[in-house]
Parts: sequence; C-alpha cells; structure tokens
Amino acid sequence: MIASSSLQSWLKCGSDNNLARVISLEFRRGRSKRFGSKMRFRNALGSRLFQWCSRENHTSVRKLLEVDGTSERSKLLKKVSVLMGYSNAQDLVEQQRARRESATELISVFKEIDFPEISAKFPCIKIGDASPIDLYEDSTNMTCKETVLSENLTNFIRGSGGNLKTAYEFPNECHPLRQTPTTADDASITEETSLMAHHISQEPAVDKEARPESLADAKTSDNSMLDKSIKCLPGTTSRQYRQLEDGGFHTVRKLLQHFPRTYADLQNPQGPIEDGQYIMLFGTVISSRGIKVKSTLGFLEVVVGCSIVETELSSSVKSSHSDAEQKTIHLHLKKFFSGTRFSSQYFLNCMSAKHKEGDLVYVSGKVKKALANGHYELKEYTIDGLEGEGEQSSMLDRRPHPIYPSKAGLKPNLLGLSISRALKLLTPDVDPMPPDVLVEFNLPNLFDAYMGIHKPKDRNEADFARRRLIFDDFFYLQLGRLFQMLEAVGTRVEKEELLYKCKNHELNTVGVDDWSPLTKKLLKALPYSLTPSQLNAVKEIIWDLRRPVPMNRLLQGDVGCGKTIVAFLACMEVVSSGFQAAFMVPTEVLAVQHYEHLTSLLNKFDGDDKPNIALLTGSTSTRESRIIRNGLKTGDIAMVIGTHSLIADKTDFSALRISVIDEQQRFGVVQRGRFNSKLYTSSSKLSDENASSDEASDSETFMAPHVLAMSATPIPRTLALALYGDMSLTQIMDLPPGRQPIETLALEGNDAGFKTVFQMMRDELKDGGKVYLVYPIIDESEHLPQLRAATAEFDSIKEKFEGYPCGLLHGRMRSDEKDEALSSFRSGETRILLSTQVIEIGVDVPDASMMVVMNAERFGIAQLHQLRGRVGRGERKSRCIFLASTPSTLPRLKVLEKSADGFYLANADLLLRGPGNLLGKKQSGHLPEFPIARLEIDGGILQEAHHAALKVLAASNDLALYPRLKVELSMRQPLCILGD
Ligand SMILES: Nc1ncnc2c1ncn2[C@@H]1O[C@H](COP(=O)(O)OP(=O)(O)OP(=O)(O)O)[C@@H](O)[C@H]1O
Repeated sequence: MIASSSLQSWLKCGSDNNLARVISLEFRRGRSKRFGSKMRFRNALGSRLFQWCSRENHTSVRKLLEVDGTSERSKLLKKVSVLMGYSNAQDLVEQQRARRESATELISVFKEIDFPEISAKFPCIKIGDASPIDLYEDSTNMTCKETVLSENLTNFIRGSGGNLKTAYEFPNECHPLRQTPTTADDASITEETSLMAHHISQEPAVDKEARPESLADAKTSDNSMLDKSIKCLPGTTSRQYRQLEDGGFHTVRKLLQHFPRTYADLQNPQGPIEDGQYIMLFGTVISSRGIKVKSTLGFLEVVVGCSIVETELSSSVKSSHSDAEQKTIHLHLKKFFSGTRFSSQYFLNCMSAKHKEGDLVYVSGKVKKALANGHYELKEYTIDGLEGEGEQSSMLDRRPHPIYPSKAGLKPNLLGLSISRALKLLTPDVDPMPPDVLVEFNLPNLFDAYMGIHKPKDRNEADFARRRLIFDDFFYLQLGRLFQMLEAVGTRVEKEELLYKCKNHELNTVGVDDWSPLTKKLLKALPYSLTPSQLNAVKEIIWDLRRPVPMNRLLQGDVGCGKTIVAFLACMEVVSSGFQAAFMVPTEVLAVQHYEHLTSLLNKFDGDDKPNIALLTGSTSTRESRIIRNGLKTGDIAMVIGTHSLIADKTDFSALRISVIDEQQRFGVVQRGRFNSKLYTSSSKLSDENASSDEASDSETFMAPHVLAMSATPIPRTLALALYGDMSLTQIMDLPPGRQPIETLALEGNDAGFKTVFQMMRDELKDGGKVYLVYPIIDESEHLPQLRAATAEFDSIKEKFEGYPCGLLHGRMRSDEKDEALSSFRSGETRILLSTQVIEIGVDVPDASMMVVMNAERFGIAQLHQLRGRVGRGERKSRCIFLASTPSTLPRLKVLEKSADGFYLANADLLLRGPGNLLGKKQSGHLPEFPIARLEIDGGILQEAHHAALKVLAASNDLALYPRLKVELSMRQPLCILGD
C-alpha cells in the first residue's frame, strides 16, 4: 500500500520512539484480547499519525491510514514496523522491551549504589555536581557532525520539501538528541527542535580551512574514531546494523577497509551498441513496475534511460566529432519471480518501489536488442543505485564510481552506503602517522587516503590513496616486528646496535677465524670449499647465533645450491658452545640422507670430540626412540635429525638452541612454532668450557631457540621481506663450481617420443650414468587410464633395459625399503630408479645424470623444476626429459627448456596459470594480511615502509614519542609467522 522511503525517513525521525511505543503496546494488547482490538489500535495509531501528519502535511502518512476494511491488523503492524526499520512487529516489541529493561536495570543499579560512601572514599568525585558536557563524546568530531546537523535542521524546518532521506540519518545511539531520557513524550519533538537550533546557534562557526592545522596537535586528537562501533554511523537502521555486524563489520575501520573492487567509468561509451554486448552505463530510472503474469509468476521491469553518444562509424575513416549524435537509449531490466509469495502484487510493488523515477543508477550487463529502435533488454544485470548527494555529484563530475565487492551476503549497495556514512564521520586528524614520514615518503594522510580510495576525484587520486593504504599494511607489520625485537634486547646501546644492524646488515658477519673449533673442523672435513654465497650465509648466521635474541632467518637458494652444509655448520656452532641442535625435514628419506651425510663428515674428525648425533623419525623403533628421547632430555645427544617426531610432545630437549627447518614451506606455521615451545635454560648448557663464544647473558633464563628455515621454493625477495623481515633473509645466489647446465627436453609422449627417450637412456646407461624415471602415480588407475604408473611399468622397463638393474621407490613402501632402494641407487647397485614424486624434495644422488618425467603436464612448473634439480648435482653433464601426454600441453613444459632459473620459472608459472589466479585463493591465501597489496608490483612500497619503521624506531625505541602509533600498532592483528 505504501512504501515511500520519505515516509520511512519520517517515521524514523523524532517520532519513532512514540510510534514504536504505541505499536508495541497495541500489539501486546491485541495479543491478549484478540477481538475488538483492531479498532482501538487504529484509533490510537491514527490519532498519533494524523496529529503528526497534519503538522507535516504529509500525504504518504495519510495513505498509511487508508487501511482497507479487509486488511489484517497484524499486516498493518508488520508494515509499520518494517517501515520503521525493524524486521517485523515482534522484533519491534522485543527491542522496546530490551530498552525498558536496560533502563530499569540502570535505575536499580543506581539505587544500590551507596553514593555517600563513594564520596567519602573518593572526595574528588562530586556526585550530582557534574560540569556541563558537550553533546558529543569528542569535540574533534564535532565539525563534521555539525555540518550534517545544520543541514538536517534546515531541512526539517523547511518541512518535507527538503531531502527527508538525509534529514534524519541519526540512529538512536548517536543521535545527539536521543541523549534525552527515553521517557520523554511526543512533545519532545518541538523541544528537540528548539534544543537543536539552540545548540547550533551556540556553536562557533566551523572553519573548514582551519581543520588541517589541528593535525599539528597529533597527541591530543586520537584515531579511536576508526575503532568505534558501526552503531555510531548516522542513518543506520537497527536492521542494517545487525546485517553489518553479522558480516564482520564491527568497526568503522573494518568498513573503511572494505575497498572497491573496481571503479566504474561513468563516461557512457561512444559508438553503437551491439546485440549481446556487455555494457556498463549510467542513466536515470524512467519507470519501475512489478507485473503479475499469473498466480505463480511475476516480473519486475525497470526502464533506465541512458544518454550515449552515437557516432557514424565508417569502416576506414574515423568519424569526426561533428558526426557524433547524442542519443537516449532505453534499457529494460527484467527480473522474473516465481512462486505464489514472490509473485504477489504486494511483493512486486515493494520490489518496484526500490527504484524510483528519476533515480540515478549504474547498470551493467549483457544487452539484447528489443524490437523497438533504441530499446534493449537485460535479464542478467546489476543495478547500483547512486544514492546520496555525493554520488550524484560524482556522476556529474564524471568521477570514477567505486564498485564494492559483496561480503558475507551483504549487498554492495549497503556496503557502499555505510562506507559513505563512515566517511562522513572521519576527521582529518584521524591519522596516527607522524607528518614527517608522510612528507618523506610522499604519502597522503589517512583521511585523504580513505576519501581517495572510496570517493576519488579521478583514478590518480585512487592510486595515490591505494599507495598509502598499502604502505600502512607493510609499515605496521615491519614496525611490529622491529618493535618486538627491540623489546627483547635489554639496554639502549643494544637496541641501537640492533637497529644499526637492520640498516647495515652486510656488516654483521663473523669471520671464519672466529668460528668455534667444531665448526672449523667440519669445514675442514668437507671435500670441497664453500662457494662465496655459502660462506657469507654461514658468517651471517653465526653472527645471529651469538645474539641474545632468537634468530628467525630464512635461508633461500635454488635447488642443489648447497643449503644443507650451511645449516650443518650453523648447528656445529651451537653444539660447540654447549647447546643442542634439531634439524627437521619433511620426509624420512631426506632425514636418513642428511643423517648419513653428516655422519660421514663427522667420521673424518680425528680425536674423540665428535658430537653425538641421532636420527629420529616415525620409523625409529619404540625402544630406540625412547633411548634417543632420553638422550635429548639429559643432553647426551647434541644434535638430532628427524621428521615431525622432533616436535612431538614427548620429545624434550635439555638445551635446544637452534632448530633448522628444511623445506620450511612443507610445514605449517603451527608446526614451526612448536619448536619455540621447546625452551632452553641457559643454566643447563651441556658443557660450559666452550660457552665463551656464546654471548648469551647469564641473566637470561629462557629464550626460544633460533630458527633457521630453508627453502628452495623461489619466492620473490619482496614477499620474503614481508614475511620474514629484512634482516632475516639470506640468499645463496651461486651454484657450486663445476656444475653443468641440465639439458632439458619437452617431448610428446607418443611412440616416437618414447623411442627417442629410450634410446637416450640406453646411451646414458652405457656411458655409466644413472637414470630416474618419475611417474605421477604408483598403481594404474581405472579412472585415469592415460597416466603411467611406477609399479605397472617396473617389469617392462626391466625387460627393456636388461643388464641394468632397476629399483622402485614410492611413498607406500616401508621406510627401510625406501632407504634400501635409495642407497642401492646411490651406490650404483641399481642404475635405473622408477619413482614417484617422493624424490622431489632434497634427494641427493650427485652422480644421477638423467631424469625422465612421465605425464609431466600433471606437475606444476615449480614442481618440475624441483624434480629436475635431482640431477645435475655433480660434475657430470645431465639431461632431463619431460614427456607430455598431449601436444596441447607441450608449450607449458617448453618453458622449462628455456630456463633453469627458479625465480623466472615461478613467475612464468604464475603467468601461465592466468591473471585470474594471481589474486586467487592460492595467492591471497598466502597473504591474508594484505588486502590490497600485490607483492609483485608493490615491492617498492614495502621497502619504503621498512625504512620508515626503522626511522620511527630510531627516533623512539619504545614508541614513547609516538603514542598514537603505538595504539594503532596494538589495534592491528599481530602476525603469526614462523613460530612467532
Ligand atoms: N661448495 C660446494 N662445492 C661442491 N659441491 C657442493 C658444495 N656445496 C654443496 N655441494 C654438494 O651439492 C649437492 C647439493 O647440495 P644440497 O643437498 O645441500 O643442496 P640443497 O640446496 O639442499 O638442494 P635441495 O634444495 O635440492 O635440497 C650435494 O651433493 C653437496 O654435497
């Protein structure tokens, strides 16, 4: 019957308390006395409404009273309640009850308080003698509110001729006038009006220009506005508030951090519109109607008129401007509804009332030419209302129009509207960032950034704003990390030293001469000398190990570059100073390999100062693992290499000082973090005589172990920087000398392809080489008949390559079988190893010289690069052949022929997966903390943020000079990375 939004606004204005009370009362009366209440209700409601209606001369209100004789009372109740912003009458009643209860509670609390006693205890508190206070919580927000307030008042006084929709956008909670007791009766409207007028006349005029100057006094203003509840958003109905809350938008900040997914260009296109074209146009609603076709079918038709410039395009000559013709086209947006409920005329009317004649809207969708010229039909479309003055003017200015993604079922329109409301509350002094940082790094202030991202004047402004918001994400992350580190060190001198190190980390290394005796011995035992990168890595790590702060370092280097020995040397340094080391790897095969490798090196030591090392995996027998765990607890074992068993609850260390995590990306954050729970006590050092090299102060009782994470997965430096902090990244850039490039071939796995490959294998074997055959699956599968399986091909390969013994290795084999298979291959007992991708990580057989990967398209590029890294680890020339199942998958594999650079390949992989995936789950899953940053392109901002954080901390180690920054830092979620 009525659904006028202006009536809704009217009802929501000063009178809603009273109206709500009437409805609530009548509703309950009607419940207890079902009959005869309708008349009384209508009379009571009617008298109120007529009273207000005559005052306002509001025709829509009159319509409300035209309740036809057959209309049910409950329906009327519901309608009025919904118009007032409640979901139904029941909801309204409950809210009324809750309000009354809280008021009663408050009164009873006051009754219970013994004021004289309190006064005696706290003489400074004067009961009943409070000085007059502002109507607003904080006067800094006053300026904005006032502007809105005065406009509202003017509109109100002008009557319904003004924009009623914006005139009463104060929710109860923060409407300045709702501060009056709820018991005020309806006469309060006039009182409120006069009070409002009085209040405004008392306030000094707002000097908008003067606002930025208040910024100078950054300490007195605060950024808490951002963390206020969305309850304070002007104009938010209780329903919208609930919806926003349910969607996770609890604070103004959360809302403002919901960034537009794109901006619509409000310049309508030039040129004729084709049938089937996807258009994005803005226009004006010409009509909106809901049509009932039959009892179970109805549709909504909104006609939007759009003005476009149609040019006469000739095929060869570009039309001149004078040929352009302004033309109005009509878009018929049709939405069908089925089912009795949704095809009722009432429902359809409600739907059609959402779009009013003259509304400015933004329409996107695929058009279909209708019969009439200049008319188009759209059945799948989105229509965004451009409500509010701001947006209308942005339309006229041709500003980019923000298009918001929906979230948690919340419509983009509601989000956009709420964000606009939140922006109205923002004041320029919301920014906690020190002004000199803004100047130095050429950043807008936070107020301008939020304005710029949500209401940009042009794309450049949006870009500039985006830069600031990304900067903030990185800045607080870096600031948090550095701040934490500084907290951990004691004296000011140490803090400064640490900061100095952050700036000049290349200076902080420990030369070989200063390494501990055990480390030097291991270095001497190596059959090769370290590459410059390896040497530098060890020097950096040892410097860190001598700090009283836990190290958190990522050692990164391409496959086969020799990370393992760097980690071994670091472990020896720790063991040498009387502590324990743990080396965790993702697979048993790798654990055994590392254990054997280290044992063979230690066996070269002369004398009896060999450290006691152990291997602990899931396959270690119960008896043996009990002995090992006991040895770790007592300190008899100085170093342990193993799998997840190392972080089992029952594994306790006596003095764990370093935990190395190989292929760290294979472990979760939680698993990595569990090492930190294995604290050590400095008092329980295994031996004290070597402890001199360790500078850990005796006063420190507990410290989390140093963490050295290793990864061959090439992640961009910027990403590493973001995750691990600048000072904690070491890269090995060079490969050991004598390595030859691996010859890579991608071939189609057809008969000809296999013939070539088998011939190459024969040549290789004849030449004394060893061959890996890698299969995607272990057993043949009915569902994937095109895939070759390791076990299924074992016999045929054996037959084909008679005289060359074959081995088999896959994940379903027992641990000892796997070790056996690998050591036979290593020793040369077997020359061909049929395997699955278990060998992908870390397997090191230096003289393996050829690899053939079956159904190679089943693997990712980065994975294939890792697999390929299993060959070419010695001085022998190696080959790798990728066999594709179909010709169409060959081009992707050919990328590997061209490059052996892990970084290049990782990027190529990213691009080949398509830009759609760049921001897909996989990517954003990595960095949920950065909603808008794209590390591939925003790395520069990250560097700047890092420098800014260093600068701020250098000026004030404990942020005492920047209290607002400290508050802001605490408001942001601390990150939990690598064992933090
Ligand atoms: N400086 C060096 N000179 C010669 N050979 C080296 C050197 N450093 C390491 N190696 C050898 O290179 C091979 C690969 O080393 P390592 O297993 O440590 O590589 P990695 O970086 O861990 O590779 P992956 O990521 O594949 O596990 C080993 O056989 C190792 O003995």
